Amino acid sequence: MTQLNHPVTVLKGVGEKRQAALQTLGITTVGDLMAYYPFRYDDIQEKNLLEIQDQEKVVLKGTVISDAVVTHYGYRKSRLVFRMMIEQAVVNVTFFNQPFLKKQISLSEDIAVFGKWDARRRALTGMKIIASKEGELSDFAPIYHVNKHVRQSTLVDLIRQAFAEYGAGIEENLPQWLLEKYRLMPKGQAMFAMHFPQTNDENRLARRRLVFEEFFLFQLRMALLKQEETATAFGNAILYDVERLKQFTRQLPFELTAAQKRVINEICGDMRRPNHMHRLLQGDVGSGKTVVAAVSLYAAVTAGYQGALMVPTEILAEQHAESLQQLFEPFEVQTALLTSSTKAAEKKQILAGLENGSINVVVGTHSLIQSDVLFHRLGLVITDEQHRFGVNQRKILREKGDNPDVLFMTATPIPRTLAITAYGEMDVSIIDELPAGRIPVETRWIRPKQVDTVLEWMRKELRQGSQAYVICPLIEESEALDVKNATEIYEHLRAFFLPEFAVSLLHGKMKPQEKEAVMQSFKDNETQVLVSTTVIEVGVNVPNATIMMIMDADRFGLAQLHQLRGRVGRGDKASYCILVANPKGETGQERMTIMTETTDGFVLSEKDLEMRGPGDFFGSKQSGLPEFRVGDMMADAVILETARKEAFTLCQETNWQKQPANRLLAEAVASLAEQQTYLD
Ligand SMILES: Nc1ncnc2c1ncn2[C@@H]1O[C@H](COP(=O)(O)OP(=O)(O)OP(=O)(O)O)[C@@H](O)[C@H]1O
Repeated sequence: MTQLNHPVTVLKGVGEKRQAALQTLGITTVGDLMAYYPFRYDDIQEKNLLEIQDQEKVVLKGTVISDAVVTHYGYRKSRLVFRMMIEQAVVNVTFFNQPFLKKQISLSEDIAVFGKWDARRRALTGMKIIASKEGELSDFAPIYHVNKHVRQSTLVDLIRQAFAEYGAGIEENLPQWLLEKYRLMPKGQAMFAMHFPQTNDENRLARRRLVFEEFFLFQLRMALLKQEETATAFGNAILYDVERLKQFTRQLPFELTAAQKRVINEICGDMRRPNHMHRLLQGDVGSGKTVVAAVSLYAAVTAGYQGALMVPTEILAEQHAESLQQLFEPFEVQTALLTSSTKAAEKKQILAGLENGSINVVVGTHSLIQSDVLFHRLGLVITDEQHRFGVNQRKILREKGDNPDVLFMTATPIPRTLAITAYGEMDVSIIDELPAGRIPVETRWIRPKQVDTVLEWMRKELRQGSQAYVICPLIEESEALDVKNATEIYEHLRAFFLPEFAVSLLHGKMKPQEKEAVMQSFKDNETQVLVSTTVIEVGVNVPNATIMMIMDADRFGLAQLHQLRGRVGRGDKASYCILVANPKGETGQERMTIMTETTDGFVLSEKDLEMRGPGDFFGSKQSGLPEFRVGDMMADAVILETARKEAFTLCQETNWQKQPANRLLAEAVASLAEQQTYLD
């Protein structure tokens, strides 16, 4: 055990009570204390008193020139007064109701006080003593997150003590060549300078070093995971029939885009290799991922394997099953649909077919990962909308059959900084091109009072043979309210459009069969207007629908709005997206404006990330994003890229973990693996 692992009780002044107090901040060892970095610094550079505004909060630094005098008054009230000399000026300092500060104020010593400036009286109402001992008065005072159990000054004292006594025990865990290549500050020095920097620059360099280390270790872990995932020992070489595959793509109703061809080649390359595929396919809405999935599944079938496509909702499962069936029919591929509403007798047949191999491709929801689903020879698993599946569900699916290759598809373009962190262990393919002939969806932002005018316009469009979606927001707090809201809008639209056009309603509380029936009648153009909550957000494909109206659009995030908008503009007709919103806040207004300015999912994703931050980007706790201690994925994106590059290069070296220079590095990565169970 290194000394840094000693409990905090080895420090002077830490008994059981303080130990418990520190524990509330997550600090148990001396090392934890040293790595408990400040979240900001008070800049206490000298200021010209004449420049300070009245009532401005400042830190003043000077020499104590009078004893501190405490006077009590009223009920338990007190006033502590002393004078300090700043440059040539004398300033009165008063603290109210903090008589205990007296012992920190000694005649002739330097002191720095944070407080509110009274310009007329040239006096400071003190709020806090920042530093009072000699040697502590650098220009930056660290400010830590503390709570009612631990005080700033206690923490500073303990951290100083920890460094004084145990600082020498901090071992360098990055190899020398890396330190030299990127001029990184040695670890011990950097940790110290995070707390007590002398200059701004020193602090910047210290932080840079620690951010690099944090990202580098994380990416090494990713590189190792990737090696494990793709290890030859676990995979199948799916030797598909190139000729049959070519025939298949030739009969598609359209020419594949260059981007589709490229990603199909990447996927097929993975399948052919005996290594295990672990790939993420990103494509903007409507970029044609489904057909890429179809070609890949067909490839597996020509090699004598089965394929599975797993999606998050029944509506999507139905839709995909239907389009695959159409594509596969002339090629004698047996396709089945398995969801929780599949009838018992049919389910029995499907299960038998999967087990004896007579069914080649199965599409389904979570039902696919139930333990009674056995495969004859499962070679490829594709999951759609990957971040909606729990990590464990994906794992169960991967372990079905004989370690199938796995392809994850997502329609939310994930900005690179996030992708290399959240999915850092995967290969990534990107479809960055839409099929030719698509007319960009025209987006308008209107106020609620304009709705009726827009409905008049909508009626004219419907007369041309179009169909429309009207989306009501999900009211998270209350599903009942949600349905009520949707129902009201539905009634309003019915009153408006009947009898000329049929209006239907879809919401999350309906039974699967009901939803299916509503969807089907919309697809068949029996209903022209579909009022829905966000259940249709992902993947629904009804090319004849050209109008998307989103109520209270400011309640949605950019990525979600983009997904919804992606339900139209899927054919060759001009399409429209109407955002109905009256946003109060600036961000809401900004979101609406951006939506009207761009239809590029990658641009919107970057914006979304910028506006919401990495934590909320995926909008759920399943995001798999780690919490970094010092690093900030966005602000430190350049360091992140560099660290990733170096980590993946190092990982290519055989036995790098065994080299003496990398011993500590290997240990650090191993302990990281223990903490990051979310990756399992
Ligand atoms: N290369 C192509 N040329 C013309 N049309 C295409 C092409 N590829 C796909 N399509 C058509 O574009 C539409 C959208 O394709 P698909 O449903 O696969 O998109 P997607 O990427 O899954 O989008 P989303 O994530 O929005 O569901 C479909 O109607 C599909 O038939």
